Amino acid sequence: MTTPPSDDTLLALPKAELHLHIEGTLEPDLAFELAGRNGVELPYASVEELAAQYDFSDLQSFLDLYYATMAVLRTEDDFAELTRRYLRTAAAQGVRHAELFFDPQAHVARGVPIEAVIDGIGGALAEAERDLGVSGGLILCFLRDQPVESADAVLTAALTRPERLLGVGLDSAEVGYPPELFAGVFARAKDAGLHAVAHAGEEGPPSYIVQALDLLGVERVDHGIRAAEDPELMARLAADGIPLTVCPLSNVRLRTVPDLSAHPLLRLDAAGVRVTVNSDDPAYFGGYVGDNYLAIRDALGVTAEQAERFARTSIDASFAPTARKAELQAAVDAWRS
Ligand SMILES: Nc1ncnc2[nH]cnc12
Ligand SMILES: [Zn+2]
Repeated sequence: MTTPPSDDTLLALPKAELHLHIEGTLEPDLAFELAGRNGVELPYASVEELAAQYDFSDLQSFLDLYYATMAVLRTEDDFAELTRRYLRTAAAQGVRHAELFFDPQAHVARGVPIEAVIDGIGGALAEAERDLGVSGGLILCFLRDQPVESADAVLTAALTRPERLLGVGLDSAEVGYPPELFAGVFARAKDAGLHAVAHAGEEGPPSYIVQALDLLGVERVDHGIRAAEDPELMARLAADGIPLTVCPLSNVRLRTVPDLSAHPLLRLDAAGVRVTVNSDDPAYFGGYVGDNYLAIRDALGVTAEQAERFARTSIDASFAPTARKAELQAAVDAWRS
């Protein structure tokens, strides 16, 4: 019997976060602060009343609150402050590289210029690189429940600010919005030199994972946990080395798994699938990435060796330059000894 790794050991483990919606890091206290500053009315009387809404029945029930609350984000400074706070917390939990999803269509629809969104988040990333030693970039997510023309328009706008843009992704309500709808806009993003990822197999069927691979050409699958229902698909993911960005606490809160002890993470890992551990929307789901590592240790008995493998995979599966990946793997070597 090996002793379980301590909290400090897991939090200190150098890791990359590859599945994090920056809007999902909006904690209730900052939401109220920004609402006051920007004259936006939240339909809740207090921080406590807002936090009391965080009891979700499925993905859509979460998304309704997520989009409503992000309405407080209006200025470049708001996005910078949000990102600064996330990166500080993440750094304290061992994150050394972070690839941040953002949902520009939701902000542009409220009249926020995409430049304010990208420059705010990008500015905070540049600061974190300098002050915290955390590298990173942005992944523009298309909202799959919005028309594809809107995705096309936001890609065109974002390509005027390509500096910190690593890639494109696909998120929001999954069932009924298969990846195939977005093949054209993904092809255009890849032609522009961007990486591609997509949420698939969170609530949607394993066939959406297959579509994301075959029709969007994704390099990583976000969530992807429903691959565990399909042995042939697991074998394909393992053979092709396709990483999954798994978010254990999110899956419990959105009821895609009944509880953490039933989570397929270790079944996927045992089938040879490259899994990484991430937080998704930590302000809403009860924990940042380090908290996810602690939770899978407690519920699934994840060992130090397994945690190290997940962290190494997160670094290797990131879109960081090769030299940066080597630096981060060396940091894991140092953690180990
Ligand atoms: N878990 C999730 N799934 C799909 N879209 C999202 N947007 C923010 N979080 C999401
Ligand atoms: Zn997500």
